[in-house]
Amino acid sequence: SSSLPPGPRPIPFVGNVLDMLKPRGWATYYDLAKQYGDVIYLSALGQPMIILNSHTAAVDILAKQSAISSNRPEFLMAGPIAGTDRLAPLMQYDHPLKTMRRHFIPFIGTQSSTHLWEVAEQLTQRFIKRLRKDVETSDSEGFDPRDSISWAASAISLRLIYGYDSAVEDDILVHRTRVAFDSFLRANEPSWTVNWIPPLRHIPPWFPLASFRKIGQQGRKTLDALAREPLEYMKKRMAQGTAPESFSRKLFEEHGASITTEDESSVEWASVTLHGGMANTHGSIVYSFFMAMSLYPEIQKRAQSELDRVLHVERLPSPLDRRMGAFPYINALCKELVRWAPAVPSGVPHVMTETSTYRGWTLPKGTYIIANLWGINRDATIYPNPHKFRPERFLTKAQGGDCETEADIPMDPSKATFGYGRRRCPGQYLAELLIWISVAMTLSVYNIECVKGQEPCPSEYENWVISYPKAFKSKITVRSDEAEKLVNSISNDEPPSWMRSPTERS
Ligand code: HEM
Repeated sequence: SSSLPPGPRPIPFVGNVLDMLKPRGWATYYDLAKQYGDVIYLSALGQPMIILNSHTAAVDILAKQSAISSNRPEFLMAGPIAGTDRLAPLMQYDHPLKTMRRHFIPFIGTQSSTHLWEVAEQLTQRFIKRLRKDVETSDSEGFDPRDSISWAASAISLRLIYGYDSAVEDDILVHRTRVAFDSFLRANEPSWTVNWIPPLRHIPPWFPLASFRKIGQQGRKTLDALAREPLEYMKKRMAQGTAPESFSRKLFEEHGASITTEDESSVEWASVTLHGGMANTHGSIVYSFFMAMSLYPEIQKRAQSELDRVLHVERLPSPLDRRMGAFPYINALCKELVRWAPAVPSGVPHVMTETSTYRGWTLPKGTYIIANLWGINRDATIYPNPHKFRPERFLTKAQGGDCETEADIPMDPSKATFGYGRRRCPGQYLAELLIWISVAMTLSVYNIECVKGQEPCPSEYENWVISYPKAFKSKITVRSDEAEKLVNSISNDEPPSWMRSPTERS
């Protein structure tokens, strides 16, 4: 109908399903926006979808109309079949989700949580040390840093959420996190035929299109195990009186000894939600950071000279340096990373629970609302030359950047990258802390270069909800003898005081 937002002409029956399923949907939407404007209507097999390609439209619909735009679409494969709808990002905006989000806030929802600092700092140091081993064993062909990055992301998260101390090599829970994550991503691809043709759900297992059943069941099993096992570990230590502080211990304590099975299940899913949310996004953005540094050597140099001026390669940077504002260029680099490589490029879809209107168009009830976070971050009216990685766009001329005055500094990209409205990411402050410490520590001791002839391509990302650069290798070297000394001085086994259980502390 003419009152719907503009969009490409649907192909009869299949609608725009073909556009939807193209790789890197976010880039497709970005191109469509040039043709049709910032609010685009698509339909896939009769399912209406609206894509928002500007910050203004996303705020207007997802924040200002959040009373009716905060639910999630239900996909058969991700939900009833693979069971990922027990995690917060896929839950409906009802009482259980609101309770979960309330639990998250005191733990990760403030900027001043210094207990997070210590863990972030110590485990990032271990990441730096683990990378040293990769450097040692790699040849002139370089190596793919993804394993070490995934290790760090999981290890930080397992510690904060469960008080679990991951082994540097072959840790079973780190391994389980990766396997469960892979099947989560797979189950959450919208392109499963069963999502679009629901009666397929009932076909027998031997039928050619029935592979979704096996894959979904396998996914459910790995997710259940990941939800259960680290919590069992925490409970056992709690019973022994040796559980270090953690998110899950805190929730258990709040419930007290008379915790019901229902409450226990909600602790289990709140915990694994945070674990998954943290482990996967942090891994993505740090991997993108390695890519950006190998593609932009002059930016890397500038960041390193800022670090050296203050630290003189005598110590590693710490969250306190961040608090003190010691490194404006590193801050700008982190902002640019959050803009250039948003880990959840097409956001998590919302759905309209009532029919509404916007700029005179109808937004029908049941329409999926997709905020193209990647596209909003590449809005050339806010960020000129948007595909270029350029921290200088967030600095004034006096700081060696592009802007005449502070007032000219463009919108902080975290406003888009962490989503909109009532479902906005509750992990933003923790995420920003982890990004900063990883960036600052890595650059203070390592040089990152491309492997000649194998330069990573910044537009090549896996087409998943949480997206990763396609696998690439980097040539990573220790910057100097002083840097080498710093890396060698990192201890692998000393737990931070915060991690010691009350009995161990006394
Ligand atoms: C760079 C890192 C991260 C990025 C880019 C990111 C991005 C996002 C986005 C776009 C959403 C969906 C918002 C919406 O629906 O409009 C989201 C939801 C969520 N994120 Fe993050 N996130 C990051 C890190 C984290 C961390 C570290 C945690 C946990 C410690 C976390 C936990 C969550 C949770 C629980 C939700 C679901 C909220 C809900 O559906 O109500 N995220 N995130």
